[in-house]
This record gives sequence, structure tokens and C-alpha cells, in this order.
Amino acid sequence: MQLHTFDSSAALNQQFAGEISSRLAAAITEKGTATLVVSGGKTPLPLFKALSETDLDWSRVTITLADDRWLPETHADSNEGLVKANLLQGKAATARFISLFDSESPDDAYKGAAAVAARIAELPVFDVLILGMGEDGHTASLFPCSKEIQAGLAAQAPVALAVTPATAPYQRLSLSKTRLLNSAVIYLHLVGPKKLTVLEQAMAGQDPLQMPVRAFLQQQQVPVHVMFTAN
Ligand SMILES: O=C(O)[C@H](O)[C@@H](O)[C@H](O)[C@H](O)COP(=O)(O)O
Repeated sequence: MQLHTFDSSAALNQQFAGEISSRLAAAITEKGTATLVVSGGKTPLPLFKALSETDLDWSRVTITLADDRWLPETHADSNEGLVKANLLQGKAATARFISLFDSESPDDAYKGAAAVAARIAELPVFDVLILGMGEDGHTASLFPCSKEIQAGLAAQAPVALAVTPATAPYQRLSLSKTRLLNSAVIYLHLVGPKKLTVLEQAMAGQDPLQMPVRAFLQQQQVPVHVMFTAN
């Protein structure tokens, strides 16, 4: 794990958006297309804006989420709604978006999970994965408090699974650890001093069931860059 610390959110987002677009551009040159996986929450909003202003052949980029709340995109807490309103705008408006919601089973993530998993299974290795982290050490919707946490972290997990966190609202759809690790590079995007404390706790212990972000920080398979600013 490499920790990159910035003086401000503006400096972080400028550097980060540049790195992401260079990696996506290199993937397009090599393969013709690129895949970017983002997270929801409050942290990435200014990054999404910076990316939406970045020159890139976005029509060749597929974007999806590491997790979403099982809600229609019109709901204020839908990550899909957030991504569409903030990232799939401006220069990035032509990117293709893959939803983690299934409108055929609007009230039950457990019924809809297979349909979403089938969509995700079509995707190649993710060129760039951006994760966030909660103060309980969750990442994506791999929550330590959920009864699905063992399944989500299992080596043989499906690509995506339905999850009910005990400490956060809504049923969720999360990509599994195994699918998330099928990425060329992982960025963990952290803003604020509390997140640094949680990162230190995560690095100081071993058990991913207690802090699922450890499954990403403490592995050797994929390079992980932590992009951190205190303010
Ligand atoms: O849907 C979500 O909420 C996320 O994907 C989640 O894993 C998020 O990244 C962390 O909870 C951090 O959230 P904040 O950025 O709001 O602190």
C-alpha cells in the first residue's frame, strides 16, 4: 500500500483526476475500451466534477459502481443518481454506465442480485477501481456488521451480492472482494483526519471480518494507492 498525502482536496483531486484519465487513456490505446469503477458517498463528489471536465474519449469508457443502495436512481441516496448527476456530465456525458439496480425487483436486492451479477460478469478486468472507506472499516458495501460479510469476502463469492448492513440504511448491492480485486489498480480515496485514524487501525490489525477494508489494504495481488487529504 502506498499512501499519498495532499495539502488540500483541490490538489488531491487535480492529481487524482489526471492519474485516472491517463490510466483510462492507456487502456483505450491498448484495448479500445476502458472500465472505471467508482464508489458513492460524499468523498468523491469533487473528483467526479474534475473527471467530468477532463479530456478523454469517454465514449469508450464503461463506468459502474463498487456498490449501491437498492434504490431507483431518482432517490436522493442512490449512488447511481449521484454518479449520473456529477460524473456522467460535461465531457464524460458519453460514457456508458452499468447500473447495480434491477427495476424488475425494486423492493428486494436479494431477488435482483443475480440480474446485476450477470451484467458485471460481462465486464473485463477493471482498469481503475476507486474505493471509499467508512469509519467502521467498511468499503464498497462490505460492512463488518452484515450477515453477508463472510460471503462477500470469500474467495469463491459471486461477482455481486445483496447485503443488509445493520448500521446503515437500505439493502445494498455490493461487488464481492474477489471481483473488486480483479482490477489493474485500486485507489482508496480518503478525506478528513478521522479517515486517517481508521486507516491506521486497519493497518494495525489483521482480521478483515472486523474491518473489511483490510482485505484490500493487506493483499499483494493488486497495487493499492491511498489518496488522502486531511481537509
Ligand atoms: O455507497 C457508499 O456509501 C459507498 O460506496 C461507501 O463504501 C463509501 O465509500 C463509504 O461509506 C465512505 O463514505 P463517505 O465518502 O460519505 O465518507
